[in-house]
Amino acid sequence: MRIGVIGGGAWGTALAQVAARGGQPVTLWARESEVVASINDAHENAVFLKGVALSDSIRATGRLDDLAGHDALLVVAPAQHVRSVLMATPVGATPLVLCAKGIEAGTRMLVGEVARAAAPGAPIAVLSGPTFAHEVAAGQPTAVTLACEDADLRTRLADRLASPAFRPYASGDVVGAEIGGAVKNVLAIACGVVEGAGLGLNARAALIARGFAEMTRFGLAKGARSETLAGLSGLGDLVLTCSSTNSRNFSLGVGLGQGRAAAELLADRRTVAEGAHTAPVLREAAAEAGVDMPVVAAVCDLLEGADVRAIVERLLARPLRAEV
Ligand SMILES: NC(=O)C1=CN([C@@H]2O[C@H](COP(=O)(O)OP(=O)(O)OC[C@H]3O[C@@H](n4cnc5c(N)ncnc54)[C@H](O)[C@@H]3O)[C@@H](O)[C@H]2O)C=CC1
Ligand SMILES: O=C(CO)COP(=O)(O)O
Repeated sequence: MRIGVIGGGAWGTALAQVAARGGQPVTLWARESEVVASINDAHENAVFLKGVALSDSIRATGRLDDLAGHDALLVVAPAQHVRSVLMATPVGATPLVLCAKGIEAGTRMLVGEVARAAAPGAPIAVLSGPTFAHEVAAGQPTAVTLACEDADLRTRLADRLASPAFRPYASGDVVGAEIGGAVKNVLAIACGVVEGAGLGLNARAALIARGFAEMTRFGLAKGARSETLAGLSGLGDLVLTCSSTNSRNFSLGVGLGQGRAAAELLADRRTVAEGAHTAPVLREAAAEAGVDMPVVAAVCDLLEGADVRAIVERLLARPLRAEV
């Protein structure tokens, strides 16, 4: 199965490395010419994944047309750019493995819905889970959810990408896998705020648990299965991203918790903190679905410049209620 990768950020590069194990050829499309040059000339992505020696069998290109004729395409552009990139890619009936985590602003569509609209002939799979790109690229043990409604395609993709250190767990719940990844980024910002504001480890654990309750309410309302939300792509990724400054979302939250403005924290960065884009559209989607998501609403307010103490007081003043 010849693999192409759309997106030369940290995660696209790490996944290209996964797909290239054993010397299998992989084509990676990157938007930045310096990324293409760095990968082809020095076998390193010095812009987005510095310090990792990449396989010689990864060939980078700046032309989306070079992705024609592959057997599967891993879609690893940031969620807000998936539509425009897929519209410009010769996808046809090539299976798409969606690896971005987010919800499209304006349309409130999950990435899977965006992909179906932009590439109507392509079968869809979702790869998601607790996966810091640096660790995956370094070959450290990692497990992911690989969700696809077509069991045969799911098995072929899992067999192609699996190695002892990279274990895909099969699922038929595409929506569930997507929702976990999209929502956890927003919750990771909230946990970062707790860290930045010095509110303590009890508060962070409470936020992870109550945030997971929000993820579950929203996911069930959108047709996800609770087992998926409690699995690698939901709870697993939530725990990872809510506990480390290796997470861009958590780090953004730390800055907000220290009283810095979102605009200042997001200015000039080349890497993506998906939660900042997902939060406002998730708040809209939750309202549309009639789902209460107070932590998500708090993150939106903080991104819009609300005072941290006032937001914490508001959350703590909510009426006492049953846990379930
Ligand atoms: N970095 C990680 O550890 C992981 C990232 N992800 C997800 O993968 C997706 C991509 O993230 P990363 O690879 O980390 O990106 P990154 O933060 O390393 O790099 C930014 C990426 O955004 C792209 N970009 C910027 N403007 C663009 C535009 N107008 N059109 C198309 N692309 C544009 C850049 O070319 C670059 O590939 C995100 O949805 C992220 O949540 C998922 C799992 C792990
Ligand atoms: O999705 C990720 C880990 O699974 C990466 O998290 P950040 O985007 O917050 O760095």
